[in-house]
Formats: sequence, C-alpha cells, structure tokens
Amino acid sequence: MSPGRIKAPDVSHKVILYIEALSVSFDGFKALNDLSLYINDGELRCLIGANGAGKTTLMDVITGKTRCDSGQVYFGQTVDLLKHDEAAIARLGIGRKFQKPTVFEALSVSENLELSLKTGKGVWFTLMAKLDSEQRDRIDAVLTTIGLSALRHKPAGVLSHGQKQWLEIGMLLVSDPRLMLIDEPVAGMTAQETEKTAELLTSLAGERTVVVVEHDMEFVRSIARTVTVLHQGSVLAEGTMDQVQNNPAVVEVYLGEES
Ligand SMILES: Nc1ncnc2c1ncn2[C@@H]1O[C@H](COP(=O)(O)OP(=O)(O)OP(=O)(O)O)[C@@H](O)[C@H]1O
Repeated sequence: MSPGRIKAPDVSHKVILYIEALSVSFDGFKALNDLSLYINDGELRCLIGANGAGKTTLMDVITGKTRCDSGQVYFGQTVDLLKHDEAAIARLGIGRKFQKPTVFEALSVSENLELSLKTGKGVWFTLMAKLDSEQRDRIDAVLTTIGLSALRHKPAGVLSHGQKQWLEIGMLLVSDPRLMLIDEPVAGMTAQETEKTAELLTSLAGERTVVVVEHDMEFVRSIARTVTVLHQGSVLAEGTMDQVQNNPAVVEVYLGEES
C-alpha cells in the first residue's frame, strides 16, 4: 500500500463508485441534473458526451474540486466523498489525470515519477532524498507498465506527446490509485500511440477501476466494455458501444454530430 493511503474501499457489492441524483448549478444553469451513475470495481468505463454535457463537472465533483447542490457520491459502500476535500480524496486512492500533460520537462522520466511518489515535500528535497527499496521497485514496475524503462534517464522534455501522456499516467500509478479518472488520453496522439494507450488502459483495469472521458469514438470502441453517454448533465444512455451508437437519442444529440 502506498504511503498515506487510507484503508481500501468496501466493494463487497461490486460497485466502487456510486453517484446518485447529483445536481450542480452555476448561476442557475444546471451543469449536472439529477445524474445517477454506478461504476463497478475493476471496470474500464468510458464517458462520452458533447461539449458542455457535464463530463468535467462530474469529474470535478468526484475529486472534490467542485461542490454539488444535492445528491450523493460514495466510494465503495461506506465512504461519503462529499465529506472529503481534494487532498483527502486523492489519499483515499482516487487519482485524476487532466488532458494536458503537466510533466516537468527538465527532469528525467524517473525523477518525475519520484516527485509524484513523494508529494508535498518540495522538488529539491524529493530529488535529494534517497528512495527506499520498496519505492525503487514501485518506480521500476511503473516504468515497465508505461513502457518507458529505456527512457528513464532522459529528460521528460524529449519525450513525444504520447510518451508524456504515458508518463503522466505513470505519475498517477506510483501512488497506487484504486480508481483512476482520465481525461481525453489520446487527444493529439498518433495512431500507434493511441493503440498503445488502449493496451495500457486495458491492462490497468481489473486490478484498478479506470474511467476515461474521451471524444475519439474509435478509441472508445477499442477499449470500453460499457459506455455512458452524458447529455445536459444527465445520463442519456449506457451500454456497449454498439448499443449506444444505435440508440436514436444518442445519434441525435451526439454521434449524429460526428457523422
Ligand atoms: N465554473 C463554471 N461556471 C459556470 N459555468 C460552468 C462552470 N463549469 C462548467 N460550466 C458550464 O457547465 C456546463 C458543463 O460543463 P462541463 O465542462 O462539465 O462539460 P463537458 O462535458 O466536460 O464539456 P467538454 O467536452 O467541452 O469538456 C457547460 O455549459 C459549462 O459552460
């Protein structure tokens, strides 16, 4: 278990994230409108929806960045996420990756991972402090998972866009999150990088739960077992990619726009 992590969520009912009747408004505009959504432990779930559908707001509420007006958000059976702040939610094992990579370009790939392992201690302290053997093993394992072992001593600035995104996924992985929320992982990637990302995220699910917000339909098709479509702050449809793609309401409000 990673340092500072509180006990694992109770997933005895198989659900790791319960979102019930969630509403958020900004100046009277309902960004989330009575939204209910359940994510099973170990799932790889994709969230799709047109611009403004509420995807980011939903991630913001789950991670404690935005307060809701009403509703419930539970991590497992017992942990009421609405009672925790952002830092506490991260310590509970919920990690989030934003769309834009925020790696430190002048630092090496493994130094970036070290920084994530020992957050809150400052860059200088972190780079000077020696890793213990467990931490070293953890970083080695993450480098292998993200496919960057051979580049570990290279400055992150020389990585391709795709490699930076994998490094950032690695920066989440070092803290061993149980639930990972990943925003548009393949935006701007080459076809080959996209394929590798699909493999990476698929390999992470099972042991962890992965929720991906993504616009790239080919990618969603390649990774998702269940797709949830948001529209105007609520769930419009849920099912396999084929099911949602053939749902007339979805075609009208979202997929129709793409074709
Ligand atoms: N802080 C805010 N203040 C006012 N309105 C906001 C705020 N945050 C979001 N909104 C509005 O809430 C709605 C939902 O936004 P959100 O960013 O959650 O959508 P999204 O599905 O993530 O869209 P995108 O795909 O463009 O990222 C939008 O109409 C947005 O303009």
